[in-house]
Amino acid sequence: MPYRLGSAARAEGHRLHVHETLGSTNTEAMAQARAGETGPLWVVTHRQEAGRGRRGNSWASLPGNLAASVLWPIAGVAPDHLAELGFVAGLALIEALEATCGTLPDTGSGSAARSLQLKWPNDVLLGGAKLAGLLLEAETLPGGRRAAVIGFGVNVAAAPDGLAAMSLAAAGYAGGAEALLEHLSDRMAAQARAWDRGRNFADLRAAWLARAAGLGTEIAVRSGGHILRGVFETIDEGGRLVILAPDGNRHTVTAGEVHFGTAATAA
Ligand SMILES: O=C(O)CCCC[C@@H]1SC[C@@H]2NC(=O)N[C@@H]21
Repeated sequence: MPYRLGSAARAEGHRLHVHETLGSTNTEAMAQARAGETGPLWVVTHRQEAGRGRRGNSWASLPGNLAASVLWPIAGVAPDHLAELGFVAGLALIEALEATCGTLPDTGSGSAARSLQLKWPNDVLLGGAKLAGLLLEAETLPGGRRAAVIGFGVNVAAAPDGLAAMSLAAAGYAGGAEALLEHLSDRMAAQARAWDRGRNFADLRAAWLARAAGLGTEIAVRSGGHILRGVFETIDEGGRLVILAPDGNRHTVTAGEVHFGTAATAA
């Protein structure tokens, strides 16, 4: 089955470039922006050879997994609302996963849909293990125009060995990544419309919190060389993680890596 976009995305003017092999779909989408593209433009590859993750990590895209990026138009988005696009994308992805795999066997905590959760800032977990990661990158282009690219890496067919990772196939999904892209492009169009360039993050925040992993539990967050421990209270109106420390102080975290549980070392 070839990759294609969903009908709602196509109706809203989204376009798709499909490659056999690329280094990184995020890099290619940003290159398209530098060449004058404004988006929404989806870039997908069957084989990604130099996938990038957050915090400078590499991302292994095994055969059959989804490696896709979208160049998203951000004209009219105030710079302090840009990070919200990651939450738009996370919600779109979890909804797309539910639409694609709604019939997955129960993985232990109720329906498959319920065992899909969002991990701050924007990973997707399945049964508590990492199923997908998102990489949001923004750049000011020559001439002053800003561009944003969101990359989606989803373990559809296989998860890398040795990591606490999960694949859709291991959970019983027998389909391909193509169906997921169709749903994802449609859900991204719908969630972005609801977000309204940051004018309506409140609804999105509520929807995100309803699916948040570890809310109200002990976590450790590694951020800027520090480790913060406490209870994951909420995300604030800017999408920052709010943690209540044992001394009663509240901390907000803009970027970091979350580990769950009281024994979390965040090492
Ligand atoms: O969890 C993370 O660290 C984010 C991983 C993001 C990986 C995707 S795969 C498609 C896109 N292209 C990249 O080079 N990275 C993202």
